[in-house]
Amino acid sequence: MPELIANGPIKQTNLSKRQQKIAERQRQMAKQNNTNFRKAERNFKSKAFLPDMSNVIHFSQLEKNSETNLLKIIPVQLPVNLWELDRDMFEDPNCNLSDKNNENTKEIHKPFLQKAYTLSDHPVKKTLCDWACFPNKTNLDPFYNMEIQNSLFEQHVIDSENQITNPEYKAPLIKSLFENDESSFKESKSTTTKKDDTCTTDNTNSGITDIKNLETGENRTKCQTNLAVTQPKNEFYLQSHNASDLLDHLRWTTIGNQYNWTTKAYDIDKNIPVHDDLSLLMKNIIKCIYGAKITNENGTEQTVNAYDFSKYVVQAGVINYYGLDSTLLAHVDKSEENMDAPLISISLGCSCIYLVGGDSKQGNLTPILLNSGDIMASCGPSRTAYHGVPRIFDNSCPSFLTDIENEELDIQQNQVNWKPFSDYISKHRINFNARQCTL
Ligand SMILES: O=C(O)CCC(=O)C(=O)O
Ligand SMILES: [Fe+2]
Repeated sequence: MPELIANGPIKQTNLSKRQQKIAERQRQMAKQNNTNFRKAERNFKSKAFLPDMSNVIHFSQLEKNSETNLLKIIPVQLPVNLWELDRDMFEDPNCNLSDKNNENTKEIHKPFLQKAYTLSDHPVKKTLCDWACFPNKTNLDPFYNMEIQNSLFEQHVIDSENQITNPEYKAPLIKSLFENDESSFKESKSTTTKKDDTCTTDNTNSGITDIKNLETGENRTKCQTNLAVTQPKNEFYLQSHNASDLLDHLRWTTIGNQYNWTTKAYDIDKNIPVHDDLSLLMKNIIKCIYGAKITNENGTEQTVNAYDFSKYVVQAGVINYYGLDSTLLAHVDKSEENMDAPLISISLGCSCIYLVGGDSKQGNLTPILLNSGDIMASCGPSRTAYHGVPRIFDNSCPSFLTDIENEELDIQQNQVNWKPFSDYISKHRINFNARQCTL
């Protein structure tokens, strides 16, 4: 057998054209599997051993960083404080807040999205309900008739509540487009043998997450030629299921201008209005980072983001739903005509490792621990950098999101039963991001 990681093209004249093609493909795959990015992904993904966390950047707890890491962290001066722009959403980290019963005070250390009093408009709820309804597309659309009135999560809650009050209740089924269509499964079975595991975003759900992951970059191109991406590759998708079962397979929802993962472009005729509250939240963040500065070692100031907030509009976005085994492989978000507007991305629920590199998968990488409430603004070179999410950590969701002791209180004060949200978010990470597409 030829050495597959060899650099030069494989010259084996005794191989047929087809064999040569296969060998070349294997060589490319081996090369791709050997990039710095892949090595780091393997390190963080592994559950067989504890990943090496020594070079992980901890923004929330600076004391957890090594000396070397601390040198990499440069404070950015923001012209405006977020909590001054949106007091409903953000808490001033310097102020002590009363707890729910007003008996004692507790300090809220992190400024973002932690206002447990307003669960009814908490982003966890918005990303699972309000912003995630039809006609916004999800990864399940190629397989199911998703024209349902509620979001999948809302339907799951309705069904669960009905099942408690009425044991006879039968949750409605969401129709599989491939039901009784054995032929498509057989066909797709043959294509899965070609499946390249570099395409998989989720070890537990082969089939659907590939599409999302094929967003940009080499993996996507390679997979598109090898896989029938809209064919179900798993018998599960041949059957209709209720919302609770499908929820386990929900990986993303696109918002605003709908992104077409096959053409790698936005479908210009599928513009769904972006919710005002989402736009306002993102606009405030853009406002707050306009004119953000760092101070260089020699004392000079340097502006790190000069994108004029008055030009900013949220035109598209993705809500990603990660289970504890989900991963998102290295990619670059480069389908937007406007690459100058910062890409804003907000994390909720379980923590993750976010890997960010440069303009190739071989460059230096920075692993960052992202926690619930963290906001990432990708501007300048980081806007076009490779990035991915190789690991979600169990037991890492902040307790205020999962604490259901005050369930009764939640229902009274917020007209929302937080228990289903708490069950979901304790085992998932949600990331939602916003993009300006046009100049
Ligand atoms: O989950 C994240 O933090 C990143 C998501 C992402 O890169 C994307 O949706 O393009
Ligand atoms: Fe991305």
